[in-house]
Amino acid sequence: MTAGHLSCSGIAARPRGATDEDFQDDRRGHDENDEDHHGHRHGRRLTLFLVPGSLSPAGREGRPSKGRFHCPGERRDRSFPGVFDMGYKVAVVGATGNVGREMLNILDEREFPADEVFAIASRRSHGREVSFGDKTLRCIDIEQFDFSKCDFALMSAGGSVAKEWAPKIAATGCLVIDNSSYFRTDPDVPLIVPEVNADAVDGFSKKNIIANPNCSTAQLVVALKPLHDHAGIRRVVVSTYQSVSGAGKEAMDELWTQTRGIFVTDQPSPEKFTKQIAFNVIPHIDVFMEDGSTKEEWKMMVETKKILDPKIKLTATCVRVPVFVGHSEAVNIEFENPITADEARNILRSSPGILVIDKREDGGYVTPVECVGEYATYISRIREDMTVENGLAMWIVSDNLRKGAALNTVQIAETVVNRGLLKKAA
Ligand SMILES: NC(=O)C1=CN([C@@H]2O[C@H](COP(=O)(O)OP(=O)(O)OC[C@H]3O[C@@H](n4cnc5c(N)ncnc54)[C@H](OP(=O)(O)O)[C@@H]3O)[C@@H](O)[C@H]2O)C=CC1
Ligand SMILES: N[C@@H](CC(=O)OP(=O)(O)O)C(=O)O
Repeated sequence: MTAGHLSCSGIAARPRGATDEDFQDDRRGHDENDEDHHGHRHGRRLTLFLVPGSLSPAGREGRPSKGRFHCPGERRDRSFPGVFDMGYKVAVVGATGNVGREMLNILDEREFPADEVFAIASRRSHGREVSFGDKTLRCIDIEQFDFSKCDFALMSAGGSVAKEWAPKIAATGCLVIDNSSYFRTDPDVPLIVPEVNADAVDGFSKKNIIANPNCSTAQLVVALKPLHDHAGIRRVVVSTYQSVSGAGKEAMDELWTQTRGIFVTDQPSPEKFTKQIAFNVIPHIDVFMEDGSTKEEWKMMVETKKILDPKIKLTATCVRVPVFVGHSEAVNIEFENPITADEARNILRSSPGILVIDKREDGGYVTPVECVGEYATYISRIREDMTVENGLAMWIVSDNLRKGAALNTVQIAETVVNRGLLKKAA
């Protein structure tokens, strides 16, 4: 078994100490028919608030999941027959990778209105099989594929592939939604987290490209947005605890191999990471910048400004930890105006894409293994930070391959469809 297998089969368990009542507590104050946030009613009311306008009622519940955050067995409720009959053609570029495989899973789970899905990768993977729901797709070499027959290209093949291929694909009329950092700061390319700045999607027509943010940025801005709307954020200090899945499938294999090797006293030999990752932490993600920060830290700052508000000051320390899937963040926020922990908790509970699990007792918070395979951004440990005026501290966790990357990308495509912004390919 390789570590790569783990990304699809993570354990999703309820945090210790969290009960059915806790989840119902999290819903308190909501009308189940709340139209703004699409609360969806079912047996145990374990409801996620996803993006207004998201297509799939199943998606609004969060992923139909073996995990106990969601009611098992609920899957489809085709309340939008018109939309589901539309039949878009979708190419997933990087379909053999960590993010690409999750994109295929999420397109299937959310019943994205696609009548054809193509798995695209490099020449190395031509003919290789990947799963798409209960079907199998054969990968096609990017060089051999005609993108003009597609409506969407969901790309997660890295910056150099995006640099070369995104403009070529976009020129065929196929809308590119790219996961790499290459286009994120381009003023002619919208950078979208649908819960936060869905309206900015309208600007994609300049280049026919939309950028998906860094995974650590995505989960952070989902949490910051409703608090910023309420009290105005002045400054954010964030320390991340990022899983190895963010660095690709080979990085997951490296953690697995090193962990196993250490038990038989093999000397760890770092390849993907600069130092031993098993039983260690590494304060270095992406390349170093001139000022001593890393590019991951810089991306969190510039992307938060572009998505949410250029006036927000943000400083980050990004750390790789020996976790397979799930990024965590310890966040301190300074506001313009007063806001209490209770107010923040209530605001976050009623905000799209967020689940608050915040019992002030042993285990009454979320850890990365519990969010694997889930759609939500989880928030715990909400408390006042007395060292500054109007300060809060909190803990934010999500499945980075899902919310930060694959789910966000599919939600962007859904937003484009819902707004009628796309002409279908012939
Ligand atoms: N926005 C976000 O939150 C995140 C974004 N990312 C971005 O997504 C990219 C992919 O990440 P991840 O899935 O973890 O990486 P992986 O290493 O797991 O997968 C890389 C994928 O890219 C494909 N690929 C590589 N070179 C080419 C090429 N020349 N032409 C076509 N396809 C190619 C690979 O195909 P093959 O198997 O054939 O080599 C594989 O499918 C990252 O580089 C990063 O830019 C990643 C994580 C989170
Ligand atoms: N940087 C993330 C993955 C990612 O989003 O990368 P990029 O910003 O280069 O697309 C991680 O390593 O965990």
